[in-house]
Amino acid sequence: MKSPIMFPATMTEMFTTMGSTLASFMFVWAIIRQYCPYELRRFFEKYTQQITGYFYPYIRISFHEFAGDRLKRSDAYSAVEAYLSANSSKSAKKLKAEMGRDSRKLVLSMDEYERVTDDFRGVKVWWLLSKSVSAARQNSYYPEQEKRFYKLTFHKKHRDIITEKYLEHVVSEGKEIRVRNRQRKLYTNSPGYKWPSYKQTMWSHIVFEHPASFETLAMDPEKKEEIIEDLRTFSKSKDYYAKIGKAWKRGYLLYGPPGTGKSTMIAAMANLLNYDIYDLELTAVKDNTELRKLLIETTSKSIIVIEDIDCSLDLTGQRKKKSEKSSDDENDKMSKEIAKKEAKEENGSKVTLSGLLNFIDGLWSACGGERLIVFTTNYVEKLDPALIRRGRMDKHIELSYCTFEAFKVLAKNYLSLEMHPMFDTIQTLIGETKITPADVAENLMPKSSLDDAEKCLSSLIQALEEAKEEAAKEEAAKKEKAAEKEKEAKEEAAKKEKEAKEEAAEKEEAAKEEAAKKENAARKKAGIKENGPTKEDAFQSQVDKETENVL
Ligand SMILES: Nc1ncnc2c1ncn2[C@@H]1O[C@H](COP(=O)(O)OP(=O)(O)OP(=O)(O)O)[C@@H](O)[C@H]1O
Ligand SMILES: [Mg+2]
Repeated sequence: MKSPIMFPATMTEMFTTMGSTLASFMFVWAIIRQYCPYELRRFFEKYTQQITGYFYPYIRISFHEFAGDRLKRSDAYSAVEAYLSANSSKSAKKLKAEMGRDSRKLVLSMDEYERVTDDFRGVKVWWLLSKSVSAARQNSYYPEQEKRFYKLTFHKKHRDIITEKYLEHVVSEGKEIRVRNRQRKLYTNSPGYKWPSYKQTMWSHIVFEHPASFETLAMDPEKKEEIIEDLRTFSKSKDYYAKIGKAWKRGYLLYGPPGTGKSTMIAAMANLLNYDIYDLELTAVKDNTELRKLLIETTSKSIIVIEDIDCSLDLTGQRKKKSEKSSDDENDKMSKEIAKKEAKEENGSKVTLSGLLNFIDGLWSACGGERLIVFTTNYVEKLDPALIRRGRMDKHIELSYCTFEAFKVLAKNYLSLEMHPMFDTIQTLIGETKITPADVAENLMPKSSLDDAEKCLSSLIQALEEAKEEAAKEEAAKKEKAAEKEKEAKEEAAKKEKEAKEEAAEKEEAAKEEAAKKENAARKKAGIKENGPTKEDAFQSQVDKETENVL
């Protein structure tokens, strides 16, 4: 019979034994973990995973920040990050704030080990941001590395829709968000320095921060709307361009007098479409090959700008060398030769018209895609027709002097005015004068904190009146000059007419004399034949003979 006191003793013993067995097992497991070869452990883990896979109905996809040995961040990871920061960070409870890679704004995204859900066409998926820590390598200088990755989990019955549709949606939307959030750049080709490195790009850049927009651009609303529509359509027409077999690019020619908003419009275009700007300084490009290299290095979603194209190149194919011409006048052989040599060198080392035509419309122009090429000029008539034909410069936009509609935009921008009694006077004056939007803008801008709208408008009216007066004076001077010229021309014509008349009269006189002489001679001849020489003739021939003898 078992004593009742025995039970607790046995229990105690049992627990003690169990405790020590467990401790021994843990100890042994720790030893095994430490000394068991990695391969063996991996083998067990693999099969455990396979077995659980039969019962676990979910699929997981990882997106690692750095795939393989590459130092570059994986594009897929960046796209997922951008997608989640915009879509799911609202639902995440643990967020982290970081400075955007290229921007100055704080970007919120889910923190590590945070899990968020997303819904796609009624299918629920889970995203988790996790990290794995790789141990520092032996004898390595590098500390242990953290490798972050996103893990997407979804039910296996949704495999098709997730792998085919959802992932495509995440990547394309993520890329778009990245483009939207990125800090745009203003590039220029820098001729000054050349690094020996093969990675050296031919463009240098700064952050593009021009605040111009189409709302603040003063021009006729209809024309503005048409341009905006044209640009938007272009940016969405990837498939269309592919369908019609054309490179996805569009050329714009902006022309008009100085200060009418050509450069401002380029900035507005970049801001509207979220494009970078490549401001190409043609005079700094060595030759056509360099021009091509520059083109290749531009990225898509960009505007390539060549400002004042008429000044960059003589687009008839030859360069102007006026200074050399003046030395020609001096008839100095040496300087002439030097000038010739220089001209030759310059022609040989710089971009030609055909190089430029190929740049815009040649085979290489298709690389990259989604690009606008914009030329600006003050003198459109100076340009070679081949350069601005449709296909190269598809849309020609004239930016001209300020109209009343354009003035209203500026008044709204600068003075926050939509209507004012002084507008009527301005409307009449603007219709009668040529004033650039730049001048209007300058007058509308308050010069001190005490300046109010009225003061600015009166300053504009004054400027308009002055411009009108100036124009009237110019017109009068022109007319005077024209009248003078006309008078001179008339005088010249009268003089010529008089001279011509005199000449004709002289000719007539000479002809008459000649005719009389001939008649006389003929008569004389006829007289001799009929009557023999007359007394006078005999006397005259006697005198002639005597004179001959004396001589
Ligand atoms: N249409 C406009 N709308 C708003 N602002 C304008 C407009 N035109 C000119 N301005 C103002 O005038 C200034 C000069 O304009 P901008 O540099 O765009 O002229 P431009 O046509 O490029 O002249 P240029 O031919 O000399 O290069 C800008 O700072 C801008 O503020
Ligand atoms: Mg300009």
